[in-house]
Amino acid sequence: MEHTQMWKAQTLEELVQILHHLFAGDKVNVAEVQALMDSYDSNPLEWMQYAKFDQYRYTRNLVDQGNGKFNLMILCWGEGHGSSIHDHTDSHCFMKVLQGNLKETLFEWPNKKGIGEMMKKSERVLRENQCAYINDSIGLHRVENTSHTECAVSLHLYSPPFETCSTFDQRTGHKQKVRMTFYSQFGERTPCATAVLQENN
Ligand SMILES: N[C@@H](CS(=O)O)C(=O)O
Ligand SMILES: [Fe+2]
Repeated sequence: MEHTQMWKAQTLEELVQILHHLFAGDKVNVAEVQALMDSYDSNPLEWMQYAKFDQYRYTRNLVDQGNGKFNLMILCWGEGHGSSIHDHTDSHCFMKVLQGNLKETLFEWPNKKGIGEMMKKSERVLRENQCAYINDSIGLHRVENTSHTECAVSLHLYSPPFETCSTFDQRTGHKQKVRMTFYSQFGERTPCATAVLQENN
């Protein structure tokens, strides 16, 4: 059995430092990373420099490139914003709510031919400071800020990092490959030339 040490991250900066340590080797201890991300008490003063919202859809804002081992990013969800049903390109995905609530709906992978309504497995509401985990063997998901009055902010870690994923049409199960880019990187808005090409899911 893997030894799981209990870490407590006092600040976002400390969280990033400990993450670098945990991802230094080749193996990822999922329980350990999840517990660490859980342990950080969200402090808006520490992450507001990365929290950039768009009027029309959720944004992805790069915080740290984890020495090539992971990408850590802050996602900003305006009222009613949500993602399509998508996979995570064979990576680990940790997702911690920093502000507000997010609804996560899990789906089964569509059958091979990808025809017909997709099967919903479960749904839950992730609350402030909660950290969830998903990978492709668990299934697909969609994340939504269902509030019409409050925005939401979440912290996502993907390891290894990836730039494309597949999205799925709920009614038909049809799959589409999409490129994902960053609305901002290290607190700076991504220049418009690349931002035009931006497609998150
Ligand atoms: N995996 C999605 C966000 S979420 O809906 O989990 C992304 O990286 O854009
Ligand atoms: Fe996701």
